[in-house]
Formats: sequence, C-alpha cells, structure tokens
Amino acid sequence: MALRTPIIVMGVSGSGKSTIGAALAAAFGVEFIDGDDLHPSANKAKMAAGQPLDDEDRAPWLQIIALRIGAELAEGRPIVVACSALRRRYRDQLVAYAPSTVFVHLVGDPDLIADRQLGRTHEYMPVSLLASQFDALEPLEEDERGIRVDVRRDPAEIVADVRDALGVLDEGAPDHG
Ligand SMILES: Nc1ncnc2c1ncn2[C@@H]1O[C@H](COP(=O)(O)OP(=O)(O)O)[C@@H](O)[C@H]1O
Ligand SMILES: O=C(O)[C@H](O)[C@@H](O)[C@H](O)[C@H](O)COP(=O)(O)O
Repeated sequence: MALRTPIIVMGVSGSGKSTIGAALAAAFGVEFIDGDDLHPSANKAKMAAGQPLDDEDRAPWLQIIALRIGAELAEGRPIVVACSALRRRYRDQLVAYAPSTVFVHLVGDPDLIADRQLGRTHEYMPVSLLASQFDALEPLEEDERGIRVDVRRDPAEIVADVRDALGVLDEGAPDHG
C-alpha cells in the first residue's frame, strides 16, 4: 500500500517515536524526519539542563515541522515525522498545511516508558523530564485524524496495525488535502 498522507508519530519522550517512525517510513518507502533534530539549540540546551519546554519554546519548532510536512506533501511526498505533539493545540498547528495528516499516538505506562528511557542514550533529553511530559500530554481525541497504539506491542506489529488502520481511514476520507 502506498502512503497517501503524512504521518506524525506522537507521544512522550521514550514512547518509541523514533523507532516506530523510522520503521513506518521504511515500510512505506518514504522519508523519515525526527523532530528531535529540528529543535532550536536553545530548546536542546534547556532540556539538557533539566527544564521542560513551554508553549513559547515549542511554537517555532512546531512551525518548522508543519511547514516541512506541508511543503513535502505539496510536492506529492507524504513523509513520516516523529514529534511529541503533546498538546491538542500543537497538533492543530502541525496539521495546518496538511489536514490529511494522520497521528499515530504511542500510548504507554510511565513505568514501562521510564525503563525504556533508561535503556537508551539520548543527545540531550534527561529521564528526569518524563513526568513533565506526562503532565503536558493531552491524549489524541476522537475528532482528530489518528490511531492509538499500545507501546507494549512489537514494532513490527505496530507497523502492521498502522497499515491496517490507514486503509480504514482512507476508505472514510477520500478527499485528501
Ligand atoms: N515497541 C517497542 N518495543 C520495545 N522497545 C521499544 C519499542 N519502541 C521503542 N523501543 C525502545 O525504547 C527506547 C525508546 O524509544 P525511542 O524510539 O528512542 O523513543 P522516542 O523517540 O519517543 O523518545 C529505545 O531504546 C527503543 O529501542
Ligand atoms: O515537546 C517537547 O517537550 C520535546 O519535543 C520532547 O517532547 C521531546 O521528547 C524531546 O525532544 C526529546 O526527544 P525524545 O522524545 O525523542 O526523547
């Protein structure tokens, strides 16, 4: 199945956005962009210092991602992006230039996600910020175009679930923009 719409893989730090995003992009044969790499350096420094980002910090970062998704789609290239997209208003900003975008929300228990964070290394994100990520998180809502996925499942199973769910979403929404 060819990918027709952009995908944003969302969720708290350590939920598997980079892992699942890269796997989805490989499965669909499209480009993968990790939102981590697009943070202004001031944001990275703030997180590295153990301080959570606020709305003002995230706004320019979200705009960079939104513009990139829209520009790629305008050229006929739906892409897969990993972006925490923790709040509803962030997601609304992210899809402003590509309303067909589908969110894949990686849902998991704080203890499991903390364990996974401890098992990896990250350029700037300390495990101490995980609680603030859950505090900020506004889960994907019913009226948003998206899919919830349980992070206890294997990445290959998650990719298969997303493929299936995209087929169903496509049937219900023939008008992509
Ligand atoms: N579905 C999964 N099952 C098992 N381990 C996973 C799964 N998804 C991610 N991981 C592991 O959890 C850790 C965090 O994943 P990562 O992709 O870096 O998350 P994020 O990009 O959301 O911070 C990594 O070590 C990764 O290999
Ligand atoms: O909005 C935010 O607070 C950040 O985007 C944050 O959610 C993100 O988690 C970090 O950039 C670390 O990256 P990982 O999510 O890959 O750990």
